[in-house]
Amino acid sequence: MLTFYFLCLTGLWFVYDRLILSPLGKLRGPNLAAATRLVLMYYEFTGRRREWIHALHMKYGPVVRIAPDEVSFATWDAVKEIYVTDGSGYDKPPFYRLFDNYRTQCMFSTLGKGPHGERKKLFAEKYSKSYIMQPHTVSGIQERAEQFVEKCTENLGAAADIYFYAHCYALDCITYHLFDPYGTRSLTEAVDQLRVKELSYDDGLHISYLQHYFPVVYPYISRFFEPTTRRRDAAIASRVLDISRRTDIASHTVLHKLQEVEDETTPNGIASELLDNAIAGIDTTGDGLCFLLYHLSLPGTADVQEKLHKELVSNPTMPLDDLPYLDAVVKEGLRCFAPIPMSLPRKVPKGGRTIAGEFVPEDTIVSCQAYTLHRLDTAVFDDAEMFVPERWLKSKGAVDRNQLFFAFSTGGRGCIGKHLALLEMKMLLKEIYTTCRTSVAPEMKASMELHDQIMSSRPKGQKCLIKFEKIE
Ligand code: HEM
Repeated sequence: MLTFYFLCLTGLWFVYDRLILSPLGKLRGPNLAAATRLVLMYYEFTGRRREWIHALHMKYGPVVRIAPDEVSFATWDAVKEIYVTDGSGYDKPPFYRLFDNYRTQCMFSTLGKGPHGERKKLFAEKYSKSYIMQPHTVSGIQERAEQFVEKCTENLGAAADIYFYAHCYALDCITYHLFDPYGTRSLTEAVDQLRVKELSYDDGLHISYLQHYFPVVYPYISRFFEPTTRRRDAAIASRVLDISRRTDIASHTVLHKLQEVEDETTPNGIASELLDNAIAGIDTTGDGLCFLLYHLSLPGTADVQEKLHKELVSNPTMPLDDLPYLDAVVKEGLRCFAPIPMSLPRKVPKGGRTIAGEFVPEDTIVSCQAYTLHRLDTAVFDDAEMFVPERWLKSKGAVDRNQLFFAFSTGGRGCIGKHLALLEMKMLLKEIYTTCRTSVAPEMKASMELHDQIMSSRPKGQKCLIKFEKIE
């Protein structure tokens, strides 16, 4: 009986401490979530973290406590403080070690600012806008965009599964940039299509959270999971490792650059970086394109296709970045269907910080999520649920819109592949809508709802049937 009372008292003290004594006690949010992380874990394991956090922001406003030691923010002030302070914002928490490859850190999984900066400077130039816009990259991407259109129009009148082909395109583009001539050719060669099937249809949500929350038991339980639910990098890990050791690599590639600075990385460091970049570049661009092409193919968006077509045929030689409507369509696609719509967690530095006017103690996990930043403030994004490319063409409010646009994150740890991804997306839209019209196939029944993984989101049905028609 004494033990029972002791346990009750300890429990009550625990709750009192977290709800009342904690410096986070004054923040808004559900009391149960402030008392125990189990609430957040429930939403994580059921794939509803993003949705739940967004609902909390709608209810409580731009600052919400989502766990005893975790707070979500949704203002530009918070974005600036968390992700831009001192260049690259706060350090990443251990969550990111999930993204190590071959038990070796890559730039993405490096937690601290210093080591991250050292790593980034080894190869960042290969992703700069000026480098990406050089003819070898542009022509390589263009060739693959043409192959995509050929594939989707080879049986005119029949539907093409653009979920699959968009992932083939993204894989072929990123591996071309990483290690040409050993990149995949999945748009033209059946054997490489198997790679896409292995990579883009798995479901790694539960296994990733198990690994994160229960690292000690994880090695024992992971073997009981179906191969399709394990982390999919195993599928290409050995191929990337082999390629990373080759010496006959094209000079325009990231691998070539990494080999030049080989002494500054660990033995598996190069392969870990390549694998990370490959994985980072497939689903993000593939899912983003799939959502966007689907949306453009709905009957209600025919006017957008028409305007896009007109802009493209009137300016056939214009650089892609000088086409304002194309830019607006891609940006609106990334706003409505951000491929990484979920929280990007960071750890508050020593001494604590004031974020969006609230003091947050050191080691608290803080984050913003694109899904909410792209919707919450309706003074910035009116009709936030509507797909309206024209909003990006207005000068009024442009600064606020651009500040809250978080699809690629921001600051020194923002997406390194942003310029490549934008080139891929714009080039594909140009190739399609210069000569074709698209519509959702009548037999398309698969769900296009957002289906969250650990950070990214993809179409739930993993199938998207679209009909292509040539414009006479
Ligand atoms: C539409 C496509 C893409 C989107 C929406 C996207 C989005 C993002 C976001 C939101 C982050 C920040 C993640 C975080 O802080 O946790 C990020 C980081 C990163 N992305 Fe992308 N990405 C895209 C395409 C690519 C491509 C094609 C690559 C190819 C290399 C790539 C490589 C990376 C890398 C390496 C990082 C880590 C950067 C660092 O830690 O400094 N991404 N991306």
